[in-house]
Amino acid sequence: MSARPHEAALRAGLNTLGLTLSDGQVGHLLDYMALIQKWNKVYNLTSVRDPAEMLNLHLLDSLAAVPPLQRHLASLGGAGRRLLDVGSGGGLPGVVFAICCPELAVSCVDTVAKKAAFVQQVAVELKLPNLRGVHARVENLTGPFDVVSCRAFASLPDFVTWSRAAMGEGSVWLAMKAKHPAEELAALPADVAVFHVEQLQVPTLEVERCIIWMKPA
Ligand SMILES: C[S@@+](CC[C@H](N)C(=O)[O-])C[C@H]1O[C@@H](n2cnc3c(N)ncnc32)[C@H](O)[C@@H]1O
Repeated sequence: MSARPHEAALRAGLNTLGLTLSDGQVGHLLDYMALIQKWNKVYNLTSVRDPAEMLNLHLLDSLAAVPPLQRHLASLGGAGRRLLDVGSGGGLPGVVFAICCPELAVSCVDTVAKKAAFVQQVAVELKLPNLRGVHARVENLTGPFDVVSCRAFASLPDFVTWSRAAMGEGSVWLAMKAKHPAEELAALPADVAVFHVEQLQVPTLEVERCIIWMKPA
């Protein structure tokens, strides 16, 4: 069978990340990228239009957070874990997490109805029973979710304050940031503890990326 467009670049990126996915999961990632491209004009999901850029800036960038997420989930043990992706937009990184972690129930919340509807449509078209799009303000959601994630969403203090009601015992926040956010870290509420700042290496991108792991103190 011949490879699909961008499949070789995606597989090379996965290899660099040390991420082993089934052919079905690789296919889902490519299908997801195709759906973003197909619906971008209607849903205004991202300003990135070029497929190669989309692969690097969105897909591989989100995939870089998957091994750390998988390690965290493994440390929790047990099944039935839940993740809330806040301000998910077109589903980044939530949809990528749902594809790569089929045992994880992923809810992608966004205030914009058409973005939440798009994620819901991805769940139906890719037959992902562990994914759903939620149209709401995160401030109005309650949990508990085991992991509350965000990427390109808000400052760290706003993120943890607005999503506080989604947290439960043992829950953690996973905030993807471009570079070390020193000022935002200093402005965190006193009852939030940063327990790990994890550097990420995104294949093909010469940029700084990190995950700020936090929990209620
Ligand atoms: C810059 S986009 C980032 C989208 C996606 N996470 C990504 O990395 O491409 C931020 C998103 O947050 C959503 N948003 C803003 N305030 C929100 C809130 N209070 N609750 C839920 N979503 C919100 C916006 O509608 C927008 O889609």
